[in-house]
Amino acid sequence: MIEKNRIGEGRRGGEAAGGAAVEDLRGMWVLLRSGYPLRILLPLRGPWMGWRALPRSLALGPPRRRYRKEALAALEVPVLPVTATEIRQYLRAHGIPFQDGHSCVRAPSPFVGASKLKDETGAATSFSLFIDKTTGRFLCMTSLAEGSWEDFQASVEGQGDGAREGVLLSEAPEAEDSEEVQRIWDRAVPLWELPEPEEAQLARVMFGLTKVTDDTLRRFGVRYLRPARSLVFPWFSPGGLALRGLKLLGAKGQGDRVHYVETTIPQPGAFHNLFGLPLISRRDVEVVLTSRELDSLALSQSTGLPTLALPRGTACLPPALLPYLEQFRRIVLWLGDDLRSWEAAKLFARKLNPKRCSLVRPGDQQPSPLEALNQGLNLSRILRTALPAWHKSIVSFRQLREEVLGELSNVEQAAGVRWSRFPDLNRLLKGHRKGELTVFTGPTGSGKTTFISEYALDLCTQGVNTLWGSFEISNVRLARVMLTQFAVGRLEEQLDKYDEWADRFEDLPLYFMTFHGQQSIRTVIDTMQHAVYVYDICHVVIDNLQFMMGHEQLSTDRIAAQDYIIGAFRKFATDSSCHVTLVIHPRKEDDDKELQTASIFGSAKASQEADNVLILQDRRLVTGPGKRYLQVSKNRFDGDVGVFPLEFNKSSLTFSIPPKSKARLKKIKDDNGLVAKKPSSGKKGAVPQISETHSDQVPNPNKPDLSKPSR
Ligand SMILES: Nc1ncnc2c1ncn2[C@@H]1O[C@H](COP(=O)(O)OP(=O)(O)OP(=O)(O)O)[C@@H](O)[C@H]1O
Repeated sequence: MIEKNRIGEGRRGGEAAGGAAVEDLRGMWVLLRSGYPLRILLPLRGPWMGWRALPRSLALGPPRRRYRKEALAALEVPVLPVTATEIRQYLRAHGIPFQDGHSCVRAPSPFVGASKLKDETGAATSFSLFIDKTTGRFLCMTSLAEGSWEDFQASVEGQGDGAREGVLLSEAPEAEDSEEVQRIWDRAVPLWELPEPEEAQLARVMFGLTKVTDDTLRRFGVRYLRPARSLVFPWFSPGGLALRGLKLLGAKGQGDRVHYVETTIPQPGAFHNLFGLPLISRRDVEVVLTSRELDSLALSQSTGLPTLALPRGTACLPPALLPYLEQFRRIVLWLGDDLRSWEAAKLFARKLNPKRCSLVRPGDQQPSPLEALNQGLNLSRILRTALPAWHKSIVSFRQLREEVLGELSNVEQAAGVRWSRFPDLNRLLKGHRKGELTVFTGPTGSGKTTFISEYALDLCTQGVNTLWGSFEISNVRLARVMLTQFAVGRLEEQLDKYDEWADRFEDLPLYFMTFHGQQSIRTVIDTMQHAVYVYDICHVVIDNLQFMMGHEQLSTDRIAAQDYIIGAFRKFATDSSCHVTLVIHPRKEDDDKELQTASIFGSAKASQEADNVLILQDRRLVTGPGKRYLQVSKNRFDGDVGVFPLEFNKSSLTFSIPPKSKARLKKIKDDNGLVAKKPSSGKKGAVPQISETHSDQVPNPNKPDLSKPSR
């Protein structure tokens, strides 16, 4: 298990690109409208909402933190991401030569001085500008200038000083980070230089490095920091000259398991980096991507192939790294030994262009590279079994059989991420899976938003990258509800704890669309697609569908409009391998009637297309204030449906069952809308086809585990 610590903040600053409709928590409070194509946002510490944008001239002082943030063209009119065709057309129209690459378009960089352009290696230097085909974001590999598509256009058209802006913002990490990086690097020593041989041996055992040679460690520049008992992995700038960042990997023994803790300096968003870059030659056309530095060491040693480790493992592949991978005609992804790694590999292959990617499937005989080395397996042979990521629309069972076996032998993981606050949901739905569509409904004002906020937060704290589309309530209000649920208590009464919770909250992989009110489904889906590409989003929450209805041309026929929208979300979920949770209002029902699947507004399309249907019930069954029931009335994964009580806690705004209450889960055999009138007893009023199981598992209002050290 790897826990990630992050030194510093501002992790995602600067990652946003053309999809101006997505923001992370920092961007939520601040929108700087200056004439500059790139902006610096400074958070000013203070009470909630106390973040302000500073004029650029003032922003260059010595702030505690500095963020880069994309220009938001307008808060509610998002800029649509540029397409590859538009990029090509633009370059042609301006007489700029270009080469079409795998995920980027390469062109001569306007950010390199003419003298540099003429020098040495011709095309490699002169075509040093990489423009991401999906976002339009550019990176000049020679000057390290970077920016958005609009910045590039501005510099081509001679408006503003796009080049300098870019250079300024892509400069090396802040001074304090650089000093820290250098200080740690200087104190760290190669393992073989440790004074006590026992200490070196212990470190090798803890990190599983007994079979990794000193020569391998030397080539990759791995050191050991004695006071922190951590390995230190360096990140060098392209060209391998300057030390730009470090990852520290600590190991603690826990029984017979080892618990790893990662710390990165600077924070991962400030400098996108690949471990192993200096060892890559310009002529290399094949590379193996791993999710851990240790795996890259093992691979390089036993196969001699070029290998790179992703900075944030299977969590994401930031598009900013794509230019560094453009030179490879073949990329093998060997990310780990579990289903999550497999899912991540498939997702990353889409970004890299699946036609050049092959994936190593996790399995008994195919563990992670380091484990394979330690088990004496032949890593080259495993690499030869890698499956092409690309296949046509028609597949035979032969191509699927390994995938089916993978699911059968990893039943737990195939069931998805389990909720930590809602054990009864796990018992019914088994987990939260990618590529599914969940439809959620409940009476007006029953607490749908409040519940779905906690349900999504729970998953997000477990590393499910989440995008919220809250069209009804503002992002600030939603974030306030979420933060209260995260802290499991009212922060109004403990403002001194605010910063501590907000810091931890900021570290969640959580993003918000900036839409409010009616939106067109096309714009929303474009934004979702963009977020999947840029932030590797795995869960999108849409609250609620009615906000896309008014916008459609089809609005004369509301039912047809809704069906169309549901179809679009269904397709997105499947195509993007992303879970979509869609809140839909119910049709008007009699007040004393239970809601059923058929109560969802519109035709039967919503429940037909959905993999899961959840209903927040607050009629009849109400036995006390705040009490609600959650009914799972459709579950395509394994058919288990049922109902369980939710106890609302007004101060923490949580629905997770309080520790003392005995949760009762009722499984229902079929979906005819019948639920028990008195779930507490199984005595009078219970419906015969309900079988009752008692849960003695006490839910855990989880303390989020994405801990972060204070600086
Ligand atoms: N079980 C509950 N008991 C009492 N109050 C609740 C309960 N659940 C939520 N609330 C409160 O009710 C208010 C409305 O909740 P929420 O916005 O989540 O409802 P909703 O179903 O999403 O509403 P709408 O139908 O307008 O979309 C909030 O102030 C919330 O804190």
